[in-house]
Amino acid sequence: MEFTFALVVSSGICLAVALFLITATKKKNELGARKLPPGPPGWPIIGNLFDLGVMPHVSLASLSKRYGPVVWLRLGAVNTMVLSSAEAAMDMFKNHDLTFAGRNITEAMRACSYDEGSMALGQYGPYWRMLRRICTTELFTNSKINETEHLRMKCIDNMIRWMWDASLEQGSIQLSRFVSLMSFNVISNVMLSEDLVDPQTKGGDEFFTSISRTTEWGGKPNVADFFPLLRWLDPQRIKKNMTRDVGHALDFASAFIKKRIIDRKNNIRNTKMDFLDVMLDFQGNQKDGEPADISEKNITIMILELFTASTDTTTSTIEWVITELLRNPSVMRTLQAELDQVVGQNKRIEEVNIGDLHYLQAVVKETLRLHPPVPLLVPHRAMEDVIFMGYSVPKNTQIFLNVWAIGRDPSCWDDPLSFKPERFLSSNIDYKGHHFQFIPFGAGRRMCVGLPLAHRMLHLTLGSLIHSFEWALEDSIVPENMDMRERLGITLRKADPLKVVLKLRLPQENSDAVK
Ligand code: HEM
Repeated sequence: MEFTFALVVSSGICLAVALFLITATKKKNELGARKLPPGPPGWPIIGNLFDLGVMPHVSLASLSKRYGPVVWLRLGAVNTMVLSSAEAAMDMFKNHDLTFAGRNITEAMRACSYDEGSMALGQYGPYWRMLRRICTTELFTNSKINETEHLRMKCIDNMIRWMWDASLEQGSIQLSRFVSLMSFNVISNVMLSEDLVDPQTKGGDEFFTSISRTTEWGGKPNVADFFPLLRWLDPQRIKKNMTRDVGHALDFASAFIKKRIIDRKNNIRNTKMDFLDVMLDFQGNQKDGEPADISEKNITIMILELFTASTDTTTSTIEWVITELLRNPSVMRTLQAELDQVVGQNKRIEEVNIGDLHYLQAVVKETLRLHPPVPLLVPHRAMEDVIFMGYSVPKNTQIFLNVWAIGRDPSCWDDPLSFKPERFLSSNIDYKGHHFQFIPFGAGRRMCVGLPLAHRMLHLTLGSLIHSFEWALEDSIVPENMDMRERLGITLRKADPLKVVLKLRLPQENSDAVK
């Protein structure tokens, strides 16, 4: 009896091992037998680095016209796959989302071990899942976001007042400066219950500047990322500068955390829990590698991360919306008419109005289609060898998904280069990650976690700006010759910052903020 049992168990084990070996060999053969995606030939050592050009999203879009929607590049030592069609995006997110959920970490992001506490750069695993869960269950739920509407309104009112004061003083103003201060304050209110910056005082200005600098360094192409042997040399001094600026920003944010910890010990608490309270109270379940809590340093990194992830993206989108509206005066008029009708001429827009502002929603979508702030998404990484669309893709391949190219693809969009918000009025396409021809926030597991907040901020800010002001360009500029060049750093910004001349649109009740 015992012998029979042993025989059955050992045969079972042998069968399982044999099956495993057969499957593993088959997979290996499949991977070995199939080829890499097509791509331009590379130079020795540097590979295809020159193919990236100054505007990688544009150069890669041209390469995809020549080689197809899946292109293979060797960037120094980094294998890279570029996807440039809605079908390729769908395959990636529907069939390989987990495999491609890794991140490629750049040298700049290793400064001060930033990457180890970061969610955007964190590798897929228990720590990342925990951060993501806190964000989706504690910070970016509809009810939590509703609770902070008054903070967004306050920050937007301040912005409108600052803009008006500055335009009375200077004539024309640089829009992006005011929008980035506003979005910085929205995040500081949600996270730390404080305004950190205003155009006059120095207070949080150094923090704001350090964070802006970190995004500059983070967006610079760095040869050390392509040649690991050069890492210790840091030839462009990017990591050195990044270490200085991230270090400064971390010190600043850390002072808030220390003060809050002392206040809580002395039983001084906010009436409403902000994000810092949530992080300090958080207790992990310690299952599957999840830690018991989040260290003080990692809370600080998370705070910096939400500032960086939101400020530039929101500012870039709003600057491009206003740019497109100034180039397309009839769209501006239709939008103003919608706001007058839905919100009322003498009333302030509130978030409850957003659902009824269909044309405003279409304008935002059309802008994100043509000017996605993160045109190649945050680069993903294949966590294992995989067969993708018939090609063999080795583990650790970096993935660029060119959402900029997909947004301009004539096989997805009629007259793709024209700004026509109307195209979204008669369609149900949105940016929630299900329509792969339009994914400015990404899709799948690594999709933008701040989307629900970004949606509110974009519509409330734009609605308020357009309802409050009449907009014009500086005297020397006409819509036809506006400079539409782009500049790619961490986000895709307008190369020549937009300057505008303002007039109050509704000088009476609606100008509460301006008084
Ligand atoms: C116009 C506004 C915004 C746009 C277009 C945008 C877009 C994106 C994109 C494309 C990604 C990468 C997705 C991927 O790699 O597949 C991303 C990631 C992320 N975004 Fe946003 N974002 C915006 C606003 C915000 C805001 C307001 C926040 C938070 C306050 C935020 C927080 C994040 C974070 C933390 C990640 C990393 C997610 C992860 O790796 O798990 N974003 N965003």
